[in-house]
Amino acid sequence: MVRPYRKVGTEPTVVCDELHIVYKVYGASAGKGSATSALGRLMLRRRAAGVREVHAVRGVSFTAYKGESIGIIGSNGSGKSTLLKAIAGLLPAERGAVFTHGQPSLLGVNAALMNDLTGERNVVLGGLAMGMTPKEVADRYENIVDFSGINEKGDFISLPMRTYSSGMAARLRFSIAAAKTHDVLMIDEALATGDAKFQKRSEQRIRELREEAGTVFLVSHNNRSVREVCDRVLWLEKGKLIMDGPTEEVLQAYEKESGK
Ligand SMILES: Nc1ncnc2c1ncn2[C@@H]1O[C@H](COP(=O)(O)OP(=O)(O)OP(=O)(O)O)[C@@H](O)[C@H]1O
Repeated sequence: MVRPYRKVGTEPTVVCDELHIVYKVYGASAGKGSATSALGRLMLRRRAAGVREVHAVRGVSFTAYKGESIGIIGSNGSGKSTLLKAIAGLLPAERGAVFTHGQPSLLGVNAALMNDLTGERNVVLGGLAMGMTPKEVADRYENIVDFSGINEKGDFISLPMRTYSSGMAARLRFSIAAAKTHDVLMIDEALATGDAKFQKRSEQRIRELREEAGTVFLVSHNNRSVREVCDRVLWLEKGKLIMDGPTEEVLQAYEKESGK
């Protein structure tokens, strides 16, 4: 039984109520798509084979408040990224619901930037896509590029993004997203691909964003980053919320369980 963790007197930004997310995977069973097997199914009046369901989030409930920075931890496949996508409104709930205050922004390692466009164009388009005015983008451009450190080793910002290493691309994505104040900012492992110096810088920026804005969610396997940035942690396993509470308390229980 998860003890509800509640801060009294602050404004809620995200409410997750008994949320269930189920993926439907079509054509999952190899060899079941042949005409012979389809005919066999028709004769026996069975449902189409090859649709598999993955119940990724199972009855998760919590309330996030303004000013909180919440880590989401758990082993591989425990449902962390799925939960973030559901909060961002990118996945429909099978049962239960998510309510959010303001527009949640999901900053993932796979956040969509255009690979064939230069870093420079992506900064501009990314800024506009987040709702900045052209003037705001122009004013913040230098800061975004400096923060990303893309140009530290030469003029990379004028090259297409496909020429960037995965770490460089992740840094640029983070820098663009971090240039704006968000109601609810969700970060999926963005820090994992940056080097140590960039990690420190982004941890600092996340703390500032939390103070300026609403709520920050951080999915991470890096317990050190979670300790640096988060004041509260949700621990998921097999889609269920195992624990929800202050960072140190939850991480200690997690480390004991996972032997990390
Ligand atoms: N697009 C998808 N279609 C079907 N199943 C999926 C899809 N994405 C994730 N899953 C499944 O949902 C479950 C939860 O996955 P999810 O990516 O949310 O886990 P995670 O905790 O973020 O994992 P990791 O730490 O490895 O990134 C896993 O069983 C995974 O196989």
